[in-house]
Amino acid sequence: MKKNKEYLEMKYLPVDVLQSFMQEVFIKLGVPEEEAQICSDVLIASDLKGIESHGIGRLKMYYDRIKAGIQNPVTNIDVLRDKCATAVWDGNNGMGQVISKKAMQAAIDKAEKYGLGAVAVRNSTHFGICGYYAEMAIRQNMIGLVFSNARPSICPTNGVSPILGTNPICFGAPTDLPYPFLYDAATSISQRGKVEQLAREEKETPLGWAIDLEGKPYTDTKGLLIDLLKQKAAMLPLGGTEEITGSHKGYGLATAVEILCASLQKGNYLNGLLGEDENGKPAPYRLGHFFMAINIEFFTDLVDFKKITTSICKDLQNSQLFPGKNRIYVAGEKEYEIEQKVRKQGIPIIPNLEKNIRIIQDELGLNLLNLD
Ligand SMILES: NC(=O)c1ccc[n+]([C@@H]2O[C@H](COP(=O)([O-])OP(=O)(O)OC[C@H]3O[C@@H](n4cnc5c(N)ncnc54)[C@H](O)[C@@H]3O)[C@@H](O)[C@H]2O)c1
Ligand SMILES: O=C(O)C[C@H](O)C(=O)O
Repeated sequence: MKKNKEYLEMKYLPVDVLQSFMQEVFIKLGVPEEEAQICSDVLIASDLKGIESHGIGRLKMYYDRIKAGIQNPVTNIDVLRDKCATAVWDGNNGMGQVISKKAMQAAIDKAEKYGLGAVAVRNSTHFGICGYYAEMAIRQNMIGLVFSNARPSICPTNGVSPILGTNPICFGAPTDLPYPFLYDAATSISQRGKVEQLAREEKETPLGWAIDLEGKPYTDTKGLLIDLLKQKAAMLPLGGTEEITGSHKGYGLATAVEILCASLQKGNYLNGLLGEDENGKPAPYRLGHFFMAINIEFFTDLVDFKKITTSICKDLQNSQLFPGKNRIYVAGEKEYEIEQKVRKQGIPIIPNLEKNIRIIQDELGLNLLNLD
């Protein structure tokens, strides 16, 4: 394989080494061993898919939140309601990944019995990528749906205040292809993790992702991260600022996610997810999630479902190309291909990420990663 300059200069760490490191970090922070494994598993799944915004790049965020006492390393779940196909859980500000893995498993178990299963969660913390949980359902030959609200970031159509989270939507379904159909994305044009990744790469934020409170485009990445925290800048909903480009559709989808993740579970919402108390001091984010599993075999034969879904994907992939483009993808396809590469090549560690890893290693007195 021809190696370009960037490839030669880039440090790569093996997947298993990085996963063990993250697990050790969580254990040192007080997360019980089995649960630390779940947390590191979710993070590494993101890096494997090439989603650099939500993998090892986010370890420092969890580290800081646990150290600040706004996220509990030990997860205690209260079941508030449980009726046939549905349940409502309180995550008591434990580890979002642990709460979410258990909640999705409960939704799958319910779907096994009733055809559909849904679990609404309140008082949770950031759970990483939605796709991890949807894939749990896919592995059981079910459709998986995952939604989460998030700290305020995006403005409504015709507004400038960052009041909605980047509220992701994930829909995953099994196919006969080597990968599932897995749509997993924010309801904003981009998301905060990607802005953080741009900051680590010392790059500008692309035009169209964010605005300031005067509605002007915001492209200075470091300034944007600070102003997002101060609520002086906003990420834009899918469709941007104007109705003509469909801004109201991204805004509507983000609001629907907010309703699924707050109204059903009497949870916090919008500016109630700022991660601050009334005196502006750091406080738990109290996020909400909604997990759903659909048992395909309650509707049709699995073989037929997969055949039709595969045919939908293939027809899309084989449809006529836009001039100058060379390939049409379906959701989930790129991540599958990236994962094959990352497993061989390792996970890229850019200098600003390395700095964060060194801080964590040094502060925890760990000597697991050799970064020299
Ligand atoms: N926990 C949270 O609060 C939170 C909030 C926002 C985002 N996220 C996570 O961040 C991750 C990335 O989100 P994002 O908004 O940056 O996603 P993105 O813009 O990178 O889009 C990713 C999705 O688009 C599909 N895709 C990419 N190119 C495609 C193409 N050409 N044709 C068809 N499909 C294509 C991918 O397969 C994937 O499903 C997701 O995993 C999401 O769950 C989490
Ligand atoms: O950062 C958040 O609070 C939500 C999400 O992970 C994002 O990157 O936008």
